[in-house]
Amino acid sequence: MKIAILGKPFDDEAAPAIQALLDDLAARKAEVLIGEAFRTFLDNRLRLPEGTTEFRRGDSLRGVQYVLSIGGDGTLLDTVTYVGSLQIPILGIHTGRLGFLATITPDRIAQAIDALYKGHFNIEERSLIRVDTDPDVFGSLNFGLNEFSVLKRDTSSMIVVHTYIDGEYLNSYWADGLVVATPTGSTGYSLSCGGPVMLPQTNNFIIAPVCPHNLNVRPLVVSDQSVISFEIEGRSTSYMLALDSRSLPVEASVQIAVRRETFNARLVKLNHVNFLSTLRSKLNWGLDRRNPAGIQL
Ligand SMILES: NC(=O)c1ccc[n+]([C@@H]2O[C@H](COP(=O)([O-])OP(=O)(O)OC[C@H]3O[C@@H](n4cnc5c(N)ncnc54)[C@H](O)[C@@H]3O)[C@@H](O)[C@H]2O)c1
Ligand SMILES: Nc1ncnc2c1ncn2[C@@H]1O[C@H](COP(=O)(O)OP(=O)(O)OP(=O)(O)O)[C@@H](O)[C@H]1O
Repeated sequence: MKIAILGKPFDDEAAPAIQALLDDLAARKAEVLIGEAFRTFLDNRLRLPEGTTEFRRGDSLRGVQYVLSIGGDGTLLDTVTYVGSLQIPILGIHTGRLGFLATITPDRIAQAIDALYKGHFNIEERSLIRVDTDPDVFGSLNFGLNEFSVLKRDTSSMIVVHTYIDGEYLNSYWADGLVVATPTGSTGYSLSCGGPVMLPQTNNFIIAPVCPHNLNVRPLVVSDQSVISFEIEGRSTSYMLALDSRSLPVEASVQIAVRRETFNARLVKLNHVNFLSTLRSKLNWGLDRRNPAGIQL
């Protein structure tokens, strides 16, 4: 089996579990490819499977059956950009802090790899958001798993985001910015803006203003079949556009439209974890002490 690994540096505590993973892959005679920066981190720290090769951004991952993402949610968001339209299933291993998207903890790695080899898992299709801009801003990496956002950049003044749905005028948001989130992103930035949590398969976007200076303005749920377009205005001439963890400055004259990407991200889902259990354990919904003992996080 051909397996690619992307990752962020991890601390000493996680090292034995990652070594056990690499040994397991070696014993199974997997063909292992490791992202350049992570390989540099691993070299001289851990023993790699014989014949391990390295890949860089832009190298094709065609033929790879699974991608392991080792780090936190930020690493998983980055991994999605490496996989792109190939839609290779991604298994998120969590050596970080929250791990909302990357759900496999180090003590469950061996079980997860065994499940991969036996086919004992489900694939969760997660929609992506795509942004098209004129002039071009994000190049070929113009899609994200969580959200697209427009944000003020270098003044304390608000910005005005004139927003249209399928060409029809929606509103002009006077705010610090505006977020358009996928169902996956509904538990990220959008949640901090008062947006609702959406289950992964709900085929919608959330349009959520960041600190709107109009108390009547609320986050709005829109079909992901719609095209949402924007014009930006404000005292500054320069703003920030962001897709997940990536952000770039733009001039106010930029034309922006977002829509659902034609391909999805595919996350490997093992039996013991699902979106609902993650809400209870990672967003602490399950910590209500009034719940009867025995109800599981
Ligand atoms: N005020 C905010 O809440 C705020 C501000 C900026 C970015 N973000 C989120 O951070 C994401 C980028 O992640 P990063 O790790 O590169 O940045 P980061 O280092 O700023 O960390 C953001 C935190 O959000 C968590 N997170 C990311 N995606 C999530 C999701 N879908 N559901 C629940 N939690 C999630 C991460 O685990 C991390 O703890 C963005 O896509 C955005 O959703 C949130
Ligand atoms: N050089 C480093 N050495 C040790 N740990 C690191 C280093 N760089 C990143 N990390 C840790 O790796 C983890 C994963 O980073 P990542 O950006 O993927 O996570 P995150 O988006 O903060 O999500 P989460 O909150 O789920 O960890 C983080 O906890 C971060 O502290």
